[in-house]
Amino acid sequence: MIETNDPALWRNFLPWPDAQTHKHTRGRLGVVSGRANQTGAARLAARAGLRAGAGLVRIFCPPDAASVIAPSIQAVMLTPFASAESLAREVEGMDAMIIGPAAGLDDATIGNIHVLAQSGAALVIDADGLTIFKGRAAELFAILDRDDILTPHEGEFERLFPGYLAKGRVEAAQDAARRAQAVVVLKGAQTVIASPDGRARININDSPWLATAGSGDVLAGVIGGLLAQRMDSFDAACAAVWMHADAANRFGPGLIAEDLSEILPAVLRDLWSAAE
Ligand SMILES: NC(=O)C1=CN([C@@H]2O[C@H](COP(=O)(O)OP(=O)(O)OC[C@H]3O[C@@H](n4cnc5c(N)ncnc54)[C@H](OP(=O)(O)O)[C@@H]3O)[C@@H](O)[C@H]2O)[C@@H](O)CC1
Ligand SMILES: Nc1ncnc2c1ncn2[C@@H]1O[C@H](COP(=O)(O)OP(=O)(O)O)[C@@H](O)[C@H]1O
Repeated sequence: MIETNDPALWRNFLPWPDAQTHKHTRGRLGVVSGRANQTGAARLAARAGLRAGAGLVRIFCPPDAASVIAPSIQAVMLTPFASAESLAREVEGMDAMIIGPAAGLDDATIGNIHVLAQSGAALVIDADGLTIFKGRAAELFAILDRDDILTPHEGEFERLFPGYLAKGRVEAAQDAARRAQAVVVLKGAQTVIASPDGRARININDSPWLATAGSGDVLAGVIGGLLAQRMDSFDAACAAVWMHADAANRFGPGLIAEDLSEILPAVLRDLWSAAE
């Protein structure tokens, strides 16, 4: 029997600031951007991470993207990097890193994932960060830690775990988490969250209004924001999936990805009021 994802399971583990908190202790989140014409996804994720409570969020971008991103951010910070080696130096001290949303399907993304896996930050790997390992998934699984999180939609899932979906989404996600030795979030109507230790939950508040470009980038950001605050990876993934869907349900018709981060404060406020 699989557990239903419900706030009662993780509400009391959500991270809240107190009088001793400052932005660095609250949690540092980094997001790797794609090149100049592919920066929107990283910006969506970064804003969502900040809204989810990361104290400090920084986008790391290829040099050609800096002049595109800089005018469109305020609280989010920006650091250009020219190579995987320079990314390795720049991400020192980050608690969590997101890579994949519009990262680019090229060797640079593979090299960047390798250095992030060595960085000590908990990773959220999404989109191109998953697709690029099609046919070479073992290479990715070998560098993941158990607190890292993969967030595939079904297309991306099939690229990394070919044939698994034939068993059904729940068993497929559980097998995938065991194979990857990382948390797997299999997105879609009724998102399944599975941990390498065998825990699994199915989400039932998913919203069809989420079928809009960039909503997955926002989910990666919410997960990253909670991870940066050192929430357990499986609980962070469960909480983020539920909160993301709740935000979409509150907004309803006309929702675009940009709206989600703006609704998140209301979602958080209700969870905060209900926390024991
Ligand atoms: N604002 C921005 O900057 C944004 C940038 N973005 C970035 O753009 C890049 C490319 O993104 P993408 O969406 O085109 O690539 P991908 O998802 O691989 O689709 C390729 C094929 O997979 C299939 N497919 C099967 N199941 C599927 C499913 N459940 N959901 C979706 N697709 C599914 C489907 O095939 P079909 O079903 O049509 O045969 C589809 O044609 C990537 O870097 C991403 O991060 C986006 O995040 C949007 C906002
Ligand atoms: N029909 C649907 N019902 C519920 N949730 C959906 C539906 N379609 C998409 N979603 C959700 O929307 C998000 C889409 O993510 P993704 O496919 O990665 O989009 P993008 O790459 O454009 O950001 C996921 O959280 C997924 O669970």
